[in-house]
Amino acid sequence: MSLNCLRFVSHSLKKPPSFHLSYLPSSSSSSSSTVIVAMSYSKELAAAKKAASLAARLCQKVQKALLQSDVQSKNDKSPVTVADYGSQALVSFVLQQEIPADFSLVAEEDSKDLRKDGAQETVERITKLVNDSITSDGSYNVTLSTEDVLKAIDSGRSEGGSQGRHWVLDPIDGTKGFLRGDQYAIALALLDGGKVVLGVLACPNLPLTSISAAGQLSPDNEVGCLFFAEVGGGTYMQPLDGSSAVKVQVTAVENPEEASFFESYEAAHSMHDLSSLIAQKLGVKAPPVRIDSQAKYGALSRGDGAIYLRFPHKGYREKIWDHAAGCIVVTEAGGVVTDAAGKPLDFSRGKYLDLDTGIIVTNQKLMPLLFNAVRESIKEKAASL
Ligand SMILES: Nc1ncnc2c1ncn2[C@@H]1O[C@H](COP(=O)(O)OS(=O)(=O)O)[C@@H](OP(=O)(O)O)[C@H]1O
Ligand SMILES: [Mg+2]
Ligand SMILES: [Mg+2]
Ligand SMILES: [Mg+2]
Repeated sequence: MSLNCLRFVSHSLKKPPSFHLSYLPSSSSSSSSTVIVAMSYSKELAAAKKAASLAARLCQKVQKALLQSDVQSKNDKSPVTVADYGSQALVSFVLQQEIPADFSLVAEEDSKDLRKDGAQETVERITKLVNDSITSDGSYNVTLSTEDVLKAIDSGRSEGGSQGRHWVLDPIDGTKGFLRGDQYAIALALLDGGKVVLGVLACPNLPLTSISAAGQLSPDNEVGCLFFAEVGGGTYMQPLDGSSAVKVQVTAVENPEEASFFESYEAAHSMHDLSSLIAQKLGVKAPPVRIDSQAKYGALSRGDGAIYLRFPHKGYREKIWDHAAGCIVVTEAGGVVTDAAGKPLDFSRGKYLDLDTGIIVTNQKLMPLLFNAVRESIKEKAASL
């Protein structure tokens, strides 16, 4: 194997950049030759952090108003919808401003319902939220029209895939948590050639210190975390208010008796009975920690818990925006993310993840034990049906 070329992409970062080495087939006539491309995604990462942080502020504002209002019932989805759409429009706008070339976004929401009769007032509310966010940031001297906002939302209609670069966005992950005033996340990742190369998770309600039972609460119970990871560069966490970042690592726990596990808050999203069977087989003593959204991946990346188990009910198809950012945040912190057959998640097949039964996440040491417990438990559960 010969090394034909080494290309470094320019960057601007205070922190030393990380480079991801990828082997590409050479275009030279020799079929055995290979090109090594050293990629840095620091410009894209900076744009993603900016977009997710601004969207987090927009969501915080809407959640605060929602919780203060005693008129809106908890089942009223409209404020959530406004925040989902606003977050998606804002992230799309910021990314297109910062990285205009070959823009492609795979995102959860679209403007179909907003273009129906009677939605004009909602669209105006979203537009005001987005413009207020742009104004308060101060870096872009523009005001978006309602049509600009609808177009920004619809720019998330890309199908993704294994070729080229695609942003992947969940503008609010954990909608139900958002409604309850609990955890939610703005989850943004970048795919390059079908692989996740960077991820950002803004978790506005996640405490800055550990949420594990043994963890110390920060003095003022401060909340608001921004996790970010670039392939080959590790995972970092910083407060959403912008103060400095620290490198994070998954837990080093090797004994399952000392491990704790995360799962969905909503039982409709994951089979809690299967998780408890797995935990029992492993010898896990602590009760499950149930929190909403990809905040689970963030918390796991800094060692708050050791395991994340997710087993959707039969027929549910996982979407890439529910896992792309979380996956790289955990793997760059030293963790392992696979499906229930032990295969890495494949983000290259469009909007959906094509996986076996569920998703399991833990550190390298615990994975073999966890994997065996998962296989046995799935078999046992099937036999009992
Ligand atoms: N039936 C079913 N099974 C599995 N997963 C589902 C299901 N329905 C929805 N979803 C997706 O779950 C996302 C929320 O993530 P979590 O399950 O981790 O959080 S929660 O505890 O439910 O709040 C949630 O993301 P958001 O829609 O962005 O909130 C959904 O994409
Ligand atoms: Mg989601
Ligand atoms: Mg969502
Ligand atoms: Mg949703």
